[in-house]
Amino acid sequence: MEYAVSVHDLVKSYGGTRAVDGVSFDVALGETFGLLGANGAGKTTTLECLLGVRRPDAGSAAILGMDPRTQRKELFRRVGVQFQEARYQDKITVDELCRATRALYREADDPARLLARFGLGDVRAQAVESLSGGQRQRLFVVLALIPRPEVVFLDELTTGLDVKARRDVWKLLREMRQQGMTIVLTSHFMDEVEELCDRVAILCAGRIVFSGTVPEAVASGPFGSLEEAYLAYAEPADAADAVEPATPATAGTVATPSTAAALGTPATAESPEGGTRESL
Ligand SMILES: Nc1ncnc2c1ncn2[C@@H]1O[C@H](COP(=O)(O)OP(=O)(O)OP(=O)(O)O)[C@@H](O)[C@H]1O
Repeated sequence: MEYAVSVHDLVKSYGGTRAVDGVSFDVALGETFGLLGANGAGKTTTLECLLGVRRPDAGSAAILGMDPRTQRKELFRRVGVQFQEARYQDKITVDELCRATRALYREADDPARLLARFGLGDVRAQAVESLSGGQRQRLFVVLALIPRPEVVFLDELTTGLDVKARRDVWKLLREMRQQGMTIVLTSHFMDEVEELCDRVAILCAGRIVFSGTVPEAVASGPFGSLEEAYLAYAEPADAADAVEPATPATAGTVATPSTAAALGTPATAESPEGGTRESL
């Protein structure tokens, strides 16, 4: 089976902090996949290693069967990326940023069409820095979609958005999924994850402690909701009163929260690369 994304035994340390500690997962074509975990669990580092902007210490990653480090050019024609901290020039306008992004690709989508679809047609001449948080997030989705990607990576896309703006973004993501796009997202909002994700992986201290569907996560223990399941897996130290989930017989893959708590962040040799992130 060809996967949109395959990650195997990925390891990445920053000095003495093992941010990603043997992470493996696959994402099927057309799937919406959520990478979940508390602050510092290793989500962004995993995505960055996967996308080839950070060099992993060990392990491998492939997107659409391509190596993100050696087939970078070909890969970024087919992949869209939105990071938490998108960088752009001071004073640049929405139109200018879209045109500059479009110029990087041979077969790009029409930015004006995308801006209109995302309700940004009226702010094209405005400076990006003058946009509201919701407008800016939608612009970042537009930028990620300009290359007409087959796979799109969205890192905490709806953080900071009001309820209406979040719902608008969800609607757009559902449309993208219906068109067959593979979506890999990180999020701290479990309602969003329930709404959007076909499957999730929960990271704790750099390791995957659960992977499966949302119903499988809820059914993996005495949980009334995804949020309860998530907290037991992702915040095991705070879930002293929570009951450990049972290993599901047929679905989902679980490392118990108590195991995850014991994993900690073992010290490792300093990574030669440290904290340097390469640009895309
Ligand atoms: N450039 C860096 N230099 C040193 N340590 C880093 C760097 N980036 C991340 N870390 C550390 O690596 C660990 C994982 O961080 P990462 O940003 O991948 O987590 P995250 O799950 O994306 O968190 P958040 O939800 O807060 O974005 C944390 O302990 C973090 O402090």
